[in-house]
Amino acid sequence: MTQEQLSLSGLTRQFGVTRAVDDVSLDIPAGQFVGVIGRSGAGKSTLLRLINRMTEPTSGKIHFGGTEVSALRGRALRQWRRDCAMIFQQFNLSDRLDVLTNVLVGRLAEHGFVSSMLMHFTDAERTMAIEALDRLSLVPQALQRAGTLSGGQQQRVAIARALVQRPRIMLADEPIASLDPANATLVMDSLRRINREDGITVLVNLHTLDTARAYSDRIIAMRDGRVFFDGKPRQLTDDVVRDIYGSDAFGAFDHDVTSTAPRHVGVAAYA
Ligand SMILES: Nc1ncnc2c1ncn2[C@@H]1O[C@H](COP(=O)(O)OP(=O)(O)OP(=O)(O)O)[C@@H](O)[C@H]1O
Repeated sequence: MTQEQLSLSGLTRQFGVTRAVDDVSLDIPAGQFVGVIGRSGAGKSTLLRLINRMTEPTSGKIHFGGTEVSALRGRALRQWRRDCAMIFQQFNLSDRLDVLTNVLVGRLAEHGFVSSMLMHFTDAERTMAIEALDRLSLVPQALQRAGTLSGGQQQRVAIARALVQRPRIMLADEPIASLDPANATLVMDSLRRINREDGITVLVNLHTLDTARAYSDRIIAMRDGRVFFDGKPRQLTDDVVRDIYGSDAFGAFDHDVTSTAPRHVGVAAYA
């Protein structure tokens, strides 16, 4: 095992009789860009939430390098959550705070209770936040209220906030599902650039197959909580796609939002 490999072994999460994630075993090397696809309810969100320990596994283990993540408690668990930045579909920004402060919120986990309450940040942290905004081309908006930005800009603020956490893994749960095509492309390009430049492992849940194909080193398709396909985008044949999405196939291609993503001819035939 390489030092920073993420490994899931027999990972299972049951809700009542539903096995949302069912005996999933995966090795994800450091720096990989992984697209997770599958129809609604396949277990994609639960898988990401298990990895950052927002959801507890019913059974199975998670390792990162030499650490058993699934056994972490207390301070070590909080550190792990810092190591795994999470990006959500709905951005989760404070609309009334300015963009810079929203980014600085990514540093709060490093602060004690009082300095968190007072939102006191050091000059070094402000510099870090401006640098993160610069990477997302958002410096001109730094002092604007987050709520006044477009959805795509807000999602890039959320990525900047994740960056200042200095994460080792980025988990993105449907990050472009609410965005128009141009903004979706900017957000996916940003995730990809950070992945390449910083070597941060990225796992991103996507509804749109062509986006997954265009950006991912590896695609994992889930079906009924299990890994149904695991391979390179070019290995994802039309027959596999049909099996993944079943009668939901139309839904998978309805809202392909990344305008620059090359359309796959076979898949376009379904749409
Ligand atoms: N907290 C919960 N309590 C009960 N059942 C849950 C809970 N979270 C998820 N489930 C169930 O687990 C299964 C997998 O859900 P999950 O949200 O992980 O799927 P998904 O692939 O992310 O779907 P979507 O694309 O619609 O978000 C579903 O049947 C869902 O209803």
